[in-house]
Amino acid sequence: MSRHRFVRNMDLDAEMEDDSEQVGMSSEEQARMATSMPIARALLQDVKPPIADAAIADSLWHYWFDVEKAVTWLRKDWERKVAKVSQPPSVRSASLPAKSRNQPVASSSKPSTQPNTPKKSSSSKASSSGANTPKVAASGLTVAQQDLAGLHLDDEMDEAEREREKERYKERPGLNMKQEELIAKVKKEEEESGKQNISLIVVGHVDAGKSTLMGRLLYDLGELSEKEKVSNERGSKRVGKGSFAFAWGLDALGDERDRGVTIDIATTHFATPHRNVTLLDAPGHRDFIPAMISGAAQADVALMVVDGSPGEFEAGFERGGQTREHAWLVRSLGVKEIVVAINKMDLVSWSQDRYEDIVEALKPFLVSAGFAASKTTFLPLAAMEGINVLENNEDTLKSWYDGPTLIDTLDKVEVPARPYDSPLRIPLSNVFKGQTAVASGVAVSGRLCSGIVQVGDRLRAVPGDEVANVRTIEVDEDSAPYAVAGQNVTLYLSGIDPIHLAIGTVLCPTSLPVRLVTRFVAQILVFDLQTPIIAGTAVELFHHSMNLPATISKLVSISEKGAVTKKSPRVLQKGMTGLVEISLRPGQGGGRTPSVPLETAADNKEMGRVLIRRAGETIAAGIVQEILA
Ligand SMILES: Nc1nc2c(ncn2[C@@H]2O[C@H](COP(=O)(O)OP(=O)(O)OP(=O)(O)O)[C@@H](O)[C@H]2O)c(=O)[nH]1
Repeated sequence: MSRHRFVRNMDLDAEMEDDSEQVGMSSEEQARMATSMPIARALLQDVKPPIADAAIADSLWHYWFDVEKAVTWLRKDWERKVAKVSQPPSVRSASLPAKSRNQPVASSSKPSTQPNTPKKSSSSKASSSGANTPKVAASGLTVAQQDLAGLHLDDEMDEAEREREKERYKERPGLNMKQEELIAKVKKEEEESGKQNISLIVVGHVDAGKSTLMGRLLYDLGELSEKEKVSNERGSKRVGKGSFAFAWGLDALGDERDRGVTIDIATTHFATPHRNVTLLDAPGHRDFIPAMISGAAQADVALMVVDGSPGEFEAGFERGGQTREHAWLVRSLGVKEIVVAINKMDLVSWSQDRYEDIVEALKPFLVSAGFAASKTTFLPLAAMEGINVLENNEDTLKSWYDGPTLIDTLDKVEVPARPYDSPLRIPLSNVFKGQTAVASGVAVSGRLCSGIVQVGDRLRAVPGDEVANVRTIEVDEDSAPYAVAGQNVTLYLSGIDPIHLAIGTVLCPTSLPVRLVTRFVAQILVFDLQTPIIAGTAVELFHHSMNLPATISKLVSISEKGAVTKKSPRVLQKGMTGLVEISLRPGQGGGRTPSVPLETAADNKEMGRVLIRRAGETIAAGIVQEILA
């Protein structure tokens, strides 16, 4: 599993510079350290002699508070030490893991204008958290020596592992093909392989079982090992959330584990016989809808998980529940197909009546949200026990259900036509400092909305005039010579300072950059809101992973079934469709009016979709009709 907001290996020079800066841990980092430490300690309580807090803190920092990774590394290190007990102590005995690819630079849950590189060595950071890491460790090594050692100069990685890593991150030479030849090649390869790429967003009300379902699916597919499952189970029990076992497969961040909710989009990959699936696990919690928007903007298909247990479906479906808002959001962001997993059917004894009642309640709603009946599939299942996930082995269910399993359904979802021929557009969902075995420097990730990119291409970053060279392309965590529309990629760039890149920046061909817009006309669909929209309503405009302050400056018209029914209306209310003018405005601190890289939906579907939120609530979704300024 990868989370695209993570940096790959650390850069040696930057590490050493960072160490000299001696900047303290931020309060957020301190809080994360404070919550992760006791969990890590509890998970390591069987290790004798006990591992020092300083070493735990170092590992947590190194793995950016990913408790599981930190603990796994500490255990491995401990095992190595036990094995080598008769040998002289190694310089790495108190050092960090050799190959972390886990240091975040920019958080993707909220767009930031600038990457936010951790500035200090792990040890000094840890000490400010109260974890009490000494500047000179018990081993007698200085912090710098420890960090140096941690940068695997004295690595104990075995040769085979080293070779595998090298191969995986090998800088592939560019094919240097003409655009049209490359497109023809891609299409031919797709036809021959019979496998197509899709991005799947998992949505649903909080605690519906999204992460459990995905954890179960990954486990049954062999993507999550028994060891990981057991370690998840053990960790879950220690923090008092015993039944969250599978959920931990995806809810991997420390904060998430502590709170038991998913707070950011995690991505991972799995394959069905005919689909390579990029899985986006969206948070169900109301507070994290912006992160979900970022994920949904990258998805082709939605898997909506609803809780079938008594009273819970109703709670998620009523006003205030997230089932409706999520369905609206994903549809508004261009997702046409939805698979509805009615989960926790074990809690209603696999009742056919309960299942049918839920389907009957959801069907008309999903049609009203814009999902065609032919693009909507319902499935009864139990994520926890894995029933009807890969196979249906529950007798009661078999007695009344002979439909497809989840995996069969995913294997058949329709892959949207990809705009390979349109100019390249990659809105960035993350920017980070990266270093693979051969490429280092600026790394960015995002989904190709359109076009194609090859190693060696020169790309323009909009906003700005800067141009970057594509050094390495990573697709599904493997390096590739090119990537095409519909794929989620990580690019390693050279020739550009990361200061010119931010979440929301769009990478384009140098000759065909996307336009920066401050005022446009959009056709919007108004969601379930209490206070109607009037001219002058201040809103937040969401476009891919970017969000900016804006005003609905003019209500142009209301339409029904494509025909204008009223011009210059005074208000737009729930359920209405209308044309509005939207103007960006300076934020609360004043300053310059921001601009957004945008296109009309007619020119580029994915670049022409926006969402409008007000006071933490999504009030409308729109497609850009005309650019005014
Ligand atoms: N009985 C039963 N419980 C389940 C099933 N699936 C999930 N659960 C439980 O439901 C609770 C919530 O599961 P999660 O997978 O964390 O839910 P989520 O939708 O990912 O939640 P957020 O990340 O908070 O949005 C956990 O206690 C699970 O063990 C199921 O099939 N049957």
